[in-house]
Amino acid sequence: VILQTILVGDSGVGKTSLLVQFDQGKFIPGSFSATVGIGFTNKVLTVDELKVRLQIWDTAGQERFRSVTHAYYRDAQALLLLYDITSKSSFDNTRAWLTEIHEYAQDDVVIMLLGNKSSIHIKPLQTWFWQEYGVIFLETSAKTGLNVDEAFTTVAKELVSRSVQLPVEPRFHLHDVMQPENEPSACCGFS
Ligand SMILES: Nc1nc2c(ncn2[C@@H]2O[C@H](COP(=O)(O)OP(=O)(O)OP(=O)(O)O)[C@@H](O)[C@H]2O)c(=O)[nH]1
Repeated sequence: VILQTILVGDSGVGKTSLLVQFDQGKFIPGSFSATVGIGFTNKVLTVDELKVRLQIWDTAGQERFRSVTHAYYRDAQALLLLYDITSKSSFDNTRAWLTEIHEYAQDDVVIMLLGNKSSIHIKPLQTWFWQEYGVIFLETSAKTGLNVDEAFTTVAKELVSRSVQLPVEPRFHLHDVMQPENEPSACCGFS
C-alpha cells in the first residue's frame, strides 16, 4: 500500500527538519537552507500488521514556489500542516494554508496540524480549527524527535483505518435480486 503525504506550511517552520528526523533520526542545528520546489522521501511503516509505504513530499514554504507545490496537493491522501510554535505569524498563516488545501486537495484528505519547535518550551498557541475542521493536532520537535514518529504513524493509521472502514457500498444487495430456492417464480407469467 502506498500512501501519499505532503508537508506544507510557512518557510522555516521545520518541514525538512521534521522529515530528516523521521527518516534519519537526526537534526542538524542552525542549518537553514530553504527547500527549492519539492523533494520526497519514502518510508516503510507497519500499521496493524500491514506494511505501508509512506511517500512524503516536502514542499517549499516560500511563496514563489506555490504554483509548483499546488500540483502535488491533488494526489495527497494526507497533509501535514506545520507551524512554528514560536512564530505567531506562521500560526496565523495556517488559516490561509487551510484555504489552499480546500481549494487544491481532495475533499477527504486527512489533515494533521503540527505545532513544531516544541522543544523551545513556549506555551502553544490556541488551535482554533483542529476541532472545527476535524484536524488532528500534535506538537512536535524536529530537534528532539518529540512526536515525530507519532505524527507520521498517526497519519498512516488514520489512512489505513479509513480504507478498511470505507469499502465501496454495494449498489444492491444480493438478497434483493435473488429468488429463494424452491419458491415459485413470480416472474414472467410461466407456471
Ligand atoms: N529549535 C528547533 N529548531 C528547529 C526545529 N525544526 C526546525 N528547526 C530549525 O528551523 C530552521 C528551518 O527549518 P527547515 O526544516 O529548513 O524549515 P522548512 O519548513 O523546511 O523551510 P522551507 O524549506 O523554506 O519551506 C532550521 O534552522 C532548523 O534547524 C525544531 O523542532 N526545534
